[in-house]
Amino acid sequence: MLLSKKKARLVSKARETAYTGFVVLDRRLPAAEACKALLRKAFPEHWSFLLGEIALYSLVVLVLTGSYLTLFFNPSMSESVYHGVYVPLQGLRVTDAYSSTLDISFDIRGGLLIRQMHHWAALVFVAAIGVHMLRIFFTGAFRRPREANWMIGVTLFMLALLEGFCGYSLPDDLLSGTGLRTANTILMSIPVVGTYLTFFVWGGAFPGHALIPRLYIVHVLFVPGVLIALVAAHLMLVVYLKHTQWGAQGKTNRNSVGLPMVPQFTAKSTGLSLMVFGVTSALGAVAQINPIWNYGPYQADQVATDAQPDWYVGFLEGALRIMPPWENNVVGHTIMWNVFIPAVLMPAVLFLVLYLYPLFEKWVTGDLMEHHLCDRPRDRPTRTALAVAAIVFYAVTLLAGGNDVIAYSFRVSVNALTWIFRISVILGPIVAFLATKRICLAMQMHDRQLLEEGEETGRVSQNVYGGISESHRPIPVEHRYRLLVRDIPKPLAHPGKQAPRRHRMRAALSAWYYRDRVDMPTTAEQRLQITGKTAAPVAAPKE
Ligand code: HEM
Ligand code: HEM
Repeated sequence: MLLSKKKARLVSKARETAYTGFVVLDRRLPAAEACKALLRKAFPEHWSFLLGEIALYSLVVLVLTGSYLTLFFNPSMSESVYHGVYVPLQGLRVTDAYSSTLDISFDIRGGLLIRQMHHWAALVFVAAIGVHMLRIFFTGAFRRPREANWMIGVTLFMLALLEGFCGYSLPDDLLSGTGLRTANTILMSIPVVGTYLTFFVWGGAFPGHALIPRLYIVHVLFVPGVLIALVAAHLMLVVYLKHTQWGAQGKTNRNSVGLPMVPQFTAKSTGLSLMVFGVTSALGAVAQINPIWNYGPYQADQVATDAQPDWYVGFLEGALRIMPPWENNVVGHTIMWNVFIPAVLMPAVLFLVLYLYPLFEKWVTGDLMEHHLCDRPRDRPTRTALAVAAIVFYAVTLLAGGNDVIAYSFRVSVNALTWIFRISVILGPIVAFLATKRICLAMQMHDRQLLEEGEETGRVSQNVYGGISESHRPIPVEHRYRLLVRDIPKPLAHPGKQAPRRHRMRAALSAWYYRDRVDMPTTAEQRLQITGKTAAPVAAPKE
């Protein structure tokens, strides 16, 4: 279609203005550079890469709903008589924090929905982070060059737990107050400085009037600020270092293959964000969570039965419940090992191990290469088994945190349950480790069988003598490629008995990690097959 002269002049003027706008913007902000990097980026298609995005979108829901709550929540500890609409609590002396949360729930338009969305989004957020972290661990995406991003991730994980705990403590109800009482005891259990620390944090003796206003600042300002800044750094590193990818034809350690930003990735990711918004809104609308009016306001001399923290703090509660009652008296000071070990030492060691794991594995392997291809968990049996053992440890402590509820529901004695959990917390991870390692090796064996014999066709034939045999066909080329693309390091050679102990220990650990393996057949014919040039059945491997 031909444009009239006037229209053509207008279009060219608009283009000129847009161009000038871009130039002006680009002189002031690195907008073009950032857009270029994003537009050029290849985004992976596999579902496991969506977990980080679920965490990201639930954080957006948290910030939006949390901002709405700040308009009405009052973190003050001043007390007054409750005259609100919830009749059973009328006439009771409650703090402003508690009564404003009741008002949000019963009086403010949309308040209960937003409050429940906020709480559900918090649960989804921490769950998404946890599963995202497991994906990174199982596939070895923390290896060089992504170690720093892993460490930023561990910090994000810690901040998310802290943020959740602070938020949960704000409404000053009986449940959150019980949680704060536990936190007070945990801090107090730290030898020498514990008592001073609790006085500093609580601004005096427990429960005091200072903590909730302080937690409020931490919850709405300090932690979200650091969290958002670190998430930005985390994502910038993902763009800069590029995503890892699953080994497949055309995907190697040297390239990055995936969907372009526009339109595929944008469409997919927008869909996912709407789903996260939809699910948290639906949960907030129909699934009751944290009904603080049922618990009542916090009173230091009361405690609710079946008091449970949010799921992500449950493991600490469980560890506390199953710890034997050990304490010592050292020069007139009581050291509460029963609190210090499970609630201070254990989490500190756990997070230290998480921070340092990438460096530890690099040291054990002696591997300084960059890794951009995801490991299949079965190809790293020891690493996978360690993660499964950790998951079982976590699950047992989480269950132990609900020992009273389990005992009541199944009519078993709490003492018997405590012993069952004490034994399971030690035996469970060991059994899980051994079983997972065996399962991984069996899966490797199965892969090898697939390469050697092909897959079963399901056709069984009988020969003239009555013998029955089944037939196989070679597996597709892409599948064969996937099975053969793996780089499992060989264990380091033993440095000899005279070598320093550090070197001997490193070799022993390396053997523990990489000794058990099933090697895949690597004949020339195999290599030909993965290039797709022949469809002949796979030759038997040379032993
Ligand atoms: C607020 C929490 C977090 C958010 C919003 C977040 C978001 C993301 C996103 C969107 C990606 C790219 C897509 C993907 O690989 O899933 C990613 C990648 C990554 N994340 Fe996270 N993450 C968070 C926490 C963590 C944690 C707790 C860890 C580990 C301890 C971690 C480690 C990593 C690593 C190493 C990558 C690069 C993975 C690769 O290239 O394959 N992140 N993160
Ligand atoms: C990573 C992010 C966050 C997590 C995990 C989180 C978690 C929570 C939780 C579990 C509660 C208790 C809700 C309840 O009473 O049932 C809460 C309350 C609250 N949060 Fe957050 N939150 C986050 C971010 C934010 C942000 C960014 C803001 C504000 C800008 C905010 C403002 C509030 C307020 C005002 C309350 C008290 C009101 C109430 O309990 O109803 N939160 N938060």
